[in-house]
Amino acid sequence: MSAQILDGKQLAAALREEIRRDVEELRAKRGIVPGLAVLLVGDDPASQSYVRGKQKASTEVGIHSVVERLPADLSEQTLLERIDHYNEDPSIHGILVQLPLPPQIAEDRVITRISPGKDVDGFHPWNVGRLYSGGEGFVPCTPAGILEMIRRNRIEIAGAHAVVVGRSGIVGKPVAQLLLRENATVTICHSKTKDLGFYTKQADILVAAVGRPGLITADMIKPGAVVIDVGINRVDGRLVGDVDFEAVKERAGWITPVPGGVGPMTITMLLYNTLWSAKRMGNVQ
Ligand SMILES: NC(=O)C1=CN([C@@H]2O[C@H](COP(=O)(O)OP(=O)(O)OC[C@H]3O[C@@H](n4cnc5c(N)ncnc54)[C@H](OP(=O)(O)O)[C@@H]3O)[C@@H](O)[C@H]2O)C=CC1
Ligand SMILES: Nc1nc(=O)c2c([nH]1)NC[C@@H]1CN(c3ccc(C(=O)N[C@@H](CCC(=O)O)C(=O)O)cc3)C=[N+]21
Ligand SMILES: [Mg+2]
Repeated sequence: MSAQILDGKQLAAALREEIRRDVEELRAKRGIVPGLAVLLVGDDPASQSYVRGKQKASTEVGIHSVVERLPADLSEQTLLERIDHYNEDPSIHGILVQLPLPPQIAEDRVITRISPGKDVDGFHPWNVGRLYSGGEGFVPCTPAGILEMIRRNRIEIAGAHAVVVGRSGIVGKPVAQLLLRENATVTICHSKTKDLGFYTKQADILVAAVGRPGLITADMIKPGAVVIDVGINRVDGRLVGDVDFEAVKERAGWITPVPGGVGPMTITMLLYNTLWSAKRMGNVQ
């Protein structure tokens, strides 16, 4: 038996159509066009390519997007001033600073400078805190996209044992928190975990967010499990995840492909967060 494919590309297309209609309605009824500012520092080719993807997707749904490309050697102060500019610009409802940043710039000071009400990545400590305390705030795009993909395919989360491999602030920790909120029993693994397979073999839902091609092999999977592959790795010019897809799909119940799985959902949730921010304009800090 081969796993069912969790088709992120197809679901993303359907959701983007819903977002496009909502954007049009917001424009027609209230005269508001959602605006997104993306700040890209340096010329890393992968970051350039993600930013192009975000810009194209925004345009397709009618979101006005501004991409500001800044030199790799700019000072932290200059970047903070650009953030202040968009914080004060009423035509901008979402601000995203593409990560990673060059070494002379402190990521936490940059993220904290973004107005929490425009923090569509959900990385500001206020939004992080709201995710953990259960309040209303921006949910990080990749974790939100993963949950949406699970829900829309009617996969049961409550009572499932979810094992998350990776504990970054942008994927691992927030996805674990969202799964916990949906009543999964959650285990988080990381680079110091001893005997990773011991944990992954118990997973009804397995999320791999590491960045190591081939880390998750078929022998590490519980038969019938839902396998979510967040990893994006370039191997011999090809894009692959963290999961040995060909072997694991023969054992799993559901699996996300790379490309075409979590990636397109991440961008879709960015559009969703920007729309939501524009709808709430004036109602939130
Ligand atoms: N599809 C999408 O939309 C997105 C994809 N990505 C991709 O997802 C992957 C993860 O991204 P991100 O979370 O930012 O990465 P980070 O590098 O920030 O975090 C990687 C995590 O993996 C853990 N880890 C490293 N090696 C192992 C190992 N051998 N066994 C178990 N855990 C390990 C690390 O542990 P420790 O904490 O101990 O160091 C860390 O917690 C990358 O490939 C990235 O490109 C990221 C964002 C969005
Ligand atoms: N502030 C910030 N927010 C982010 O959300 C953020 C970031 N910085 N830095 C980098 C990571 C990575 N990330 C991806 C988004 C889309 C795809 C994506 O669309 N992937 C396509 C393939 C794209 C391709 O072909 O290269 C897919 O998986 O099908 C991948 C990865 C967002 N990130
Ligand atoms: Mg994201």
